[in-house]
Amino acid sequence: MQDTSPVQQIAPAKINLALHVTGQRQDGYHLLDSLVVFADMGDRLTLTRGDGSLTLSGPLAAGVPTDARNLVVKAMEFAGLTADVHLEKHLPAAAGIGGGSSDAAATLRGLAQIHGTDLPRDTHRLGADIPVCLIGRAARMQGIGDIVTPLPPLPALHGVLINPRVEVPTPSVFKALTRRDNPPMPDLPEGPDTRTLIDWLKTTRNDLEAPAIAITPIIGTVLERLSQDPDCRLARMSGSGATCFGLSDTRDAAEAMAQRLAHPKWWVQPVSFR
Ligand SMILES: C[C@](O)(CO)[C@H](O)COP(=O)(O)OP(=O)(O)OC[C@H]1O[C@@H](n2ccc(N)nc2=O)[C@H](O)[C@@H]1O
Ligand SMILES: Nc1ncnc2c1ncn2[C@@H]1O[C@H](COP(=O)(O)OP(=O)(O)OP(=O)(O)O)[C@@H](O)[C@H]1O
Repeated sequence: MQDTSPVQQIAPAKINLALHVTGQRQDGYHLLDSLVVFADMGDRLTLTRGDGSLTLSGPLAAGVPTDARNLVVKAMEFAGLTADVHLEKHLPAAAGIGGGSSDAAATLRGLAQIHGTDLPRDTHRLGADIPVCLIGRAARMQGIGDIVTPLPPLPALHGVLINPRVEVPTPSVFKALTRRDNPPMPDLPEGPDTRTLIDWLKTTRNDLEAPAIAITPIIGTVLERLSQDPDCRLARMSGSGATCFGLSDTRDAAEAMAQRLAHPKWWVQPVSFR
């Protein structure tokens, strides 16, 4: 008998701990060098055999489309397979943490599981963040997002994510870059402890931070608030924004930081990374 039990997938938040823009291709896409990690929280997907219906729930479901614009639906089209999907939204969209891309990757994983197929190839054509989101753990992302190298597990890393609830369109941030030929990331330290990793991160950048702040100045305010917190070891923006992260020494420190930085209009989340 055919197995019809539902398949659960988590779509964790993606964080670019470092994001260097090192060039631009003829077709306009930018060359990247990025250290990507994933949080211990994200959206939740339940897939069952079906024709491709999509339903939504969760604290951040408002305003998310359920039609062909949704990356879950685009992922089904890309794979040429369907399932009925229920998506519980916990991540903000257009926020630099893969709110849509991680859902698409989770859909591809779930479809492969339900139909007993391999994952599709060339998934960067669905979105530059999809290949790394398919891996879902610490990796180096290069090329335009199509070259992904999984890394040995990183040391314990904790922090706070803050999104000021302003959507930032990725294309406008890339367009606002003033330099596109920046140096790549320095060599990653081998087997670092938490402190060594954070010290190394201080020598890296997010090249999209300045153009994002120019378009959405509140990102600057978020980074300032994070940097001023006594437990914050490094404050930086993820992806093309507007979500920023502040790294701490311990999970307890991350929880304390999240409490101090609570803001009625902001999404503030303590997390651990992997
Ligand atoms: C900024 C990052 O989040 C970093 O991880 C990603 O590079 C963006 O990933 P994404 O949202 O999946 O990006 P896509 O949906 O493929 O592209 C959105 C737009 O971002 C710009 N884009 C994206 C990726 C890239 N390497 N160069 C670009 O210039 C292009 O204008 C593109 O039209
Ligand atoms: N599954 C989804 N969840 C949230 N938003 C979605 C989803 N699918 C499509 N969208 C729509 O697409 C836009 C987000 O697309 P985008 O590719 O920027 O997603 P993202 O992965 O959250 O982005 P980012 O690159 O900023 O991390 C939003 O404006 C939203 O309305």
